[in-house]
Amino acid sequence: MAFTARWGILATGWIAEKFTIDLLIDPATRGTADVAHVVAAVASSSGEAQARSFATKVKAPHDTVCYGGYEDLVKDKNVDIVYIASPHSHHFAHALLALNAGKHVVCEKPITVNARQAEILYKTAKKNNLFFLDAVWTRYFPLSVQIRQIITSGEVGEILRVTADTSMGEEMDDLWKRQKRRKVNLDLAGGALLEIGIYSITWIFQTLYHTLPASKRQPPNKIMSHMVKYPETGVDEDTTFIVSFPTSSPSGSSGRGSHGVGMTAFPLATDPDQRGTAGPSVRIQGTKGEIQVLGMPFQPDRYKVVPLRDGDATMSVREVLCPFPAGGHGMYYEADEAARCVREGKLESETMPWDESLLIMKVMDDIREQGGLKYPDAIESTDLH
Ligand SMILES: NC(=O)C1=CN([C@@H]2O[C@H](COP(=O)(O)OP(=O)(O)OC[C@H]3O[C@@H](n4cnc5c(N)ncnc54)[C@H](OP(=O)(O)O)[C@@H]3O)[C@@H](O)[C@H]2O)C=CC1
Ligand SMILES: O=C1OC[C@@H](O)[C@H](O)[C@H]1O
Repeated sequence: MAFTARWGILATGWIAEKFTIDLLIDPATRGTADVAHVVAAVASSSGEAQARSFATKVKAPHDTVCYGGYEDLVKDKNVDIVYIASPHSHHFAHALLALNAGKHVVCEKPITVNARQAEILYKTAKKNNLFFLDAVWTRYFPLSVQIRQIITSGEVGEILRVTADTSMGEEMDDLWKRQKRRKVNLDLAGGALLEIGIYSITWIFQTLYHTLPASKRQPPNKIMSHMVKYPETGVDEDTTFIVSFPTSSPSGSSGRGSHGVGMTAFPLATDPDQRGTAGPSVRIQGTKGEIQVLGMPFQPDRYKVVPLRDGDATMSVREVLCPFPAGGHGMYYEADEAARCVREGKLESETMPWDESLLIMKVMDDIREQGGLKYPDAIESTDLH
C-alpha cells in the first residue's frame, strides 16, 4: 500500500504551479508505486481568491482547502509537508513558520539567502524532529542518480574537473524594467548566483563531493570567483567561480584533488540557439573518459558517456535519454523523495544531506563576499521582526 503525503503549497507563483501540477500526475506513470501525493491545501499571501484561482488553474481536487494567508496553512492538521515557493528572500521566515508549526518542509532553492539562516533552519528541524529537504530538483532526477552511479563505478576514472554553465540568455533591462522580475531585485535576493548559479554549484558538488564516501568528503580548500553586477539594481548578472576540493572522486585516495569551474549569467546563454549546438552544459572529466550533460543544467534530459581514446576500437560513445514521463516538469522526483523520507521517519535525505546543503550555502556566501554582493539587512538577517 502506497504511503500518501499530504501537501500544503505555500505561495502561488510560477514554480508553485509547476510543482503542484507535477504532484497531481499519477506516480505510476514514472514507475512509482510506494508513495503517492495529495494537494491538501494551498495558501496565498495575496488572499483566498488567489489561492482558489491557483487551485482551479492547476486542477487540484475540489476539496483542496484554500487559505488567504500562510499562517492558516501551517496550522492545517491535514497537511504533512509544506512546500515553500515564495522568493528566496523569504524562505527563512516561511520555512521557520512551518517548522515551528510542526510541519515537515520541502523548500525551494536556494533554501535561504545565506548559510547562517540555513543553519538555523536545520537546527530547528532537528530540534522539532521534522524532515527538511533542500529542493534543488535536479539532484533527484534519475539522470543525476545514474551519473553519480557511473562516477562511483569508476567507469570514467578519477574525476579531476567539472565545468558547468547555467546561463539564460535574457536581456537585463527587459528582465528588470519591463518584467519587474524578482530575479534581478536586490530586495528579493535576486542575482544570477542564487537564482541559477546554484545549478552549476549543484553539478560541481553532486559529482566531485557527493560521490565520495561520506567519511572522505571534505569542504572546498579554495574558492575563486569573478562577479559582474547589473548597475540598475546591484545584483550579479554574470558570475564565474572555481571551487577546488582536496581529494578526487570516486575513491578519495588521490592527492591530486579536483576542481569545478562554474559559470552563470543572465545576459549570456549556455544554449544560444536552443538547439544544443554549443555542446554540453556540464562536462564531468575523468582520467578514463567524460560524462557530458545535454540540455540546461537544471533540467537536462540526456547525457553521453565518452570514453577516452586509448586505441581500443570497441569503445564507443553511449548516449542515454532521460525524458520526463507524463509531460511532467521533473519536480515529482523530489516530491517522491520527500514522501519516502517522511514515511521512513528520516529528517534528511541521503541525496541532499543537511551538511552538504549548508556547505553549498557557505560557498555562495564566499563568492558573494568576494564579489561584494550584500543584500539588505532585512533579508540577510536571522532575526525575524
Ligand atoms: N526549482 C525551480 O525550477 C525553480 C525554483 N524557483 C525558486 O522558487 C522561488 C519562487 O520563484 P518563482 O515561482 O519564480 O517566483 P514568483 O515571483 O513567480 O512567485 C513567488 C510567489 O511568492 C509569494 N510571495 C510571498 N511574499 C512575496 C514577496 N514579498 N514578493 C513576491 N512574492 C511573494 C507570492 O505568492 P502569493 O501571492 O500566492 O503568496 C508570489 O507569487 C524562488 O526562491 C526561486 O529561486 C523559481 C523558478 C524555478
Ligand atoms: O530555478 C530555476 O530553474 C529553472 C529556470 O527556468 C528558472 O528561471 C530558474 O529560476
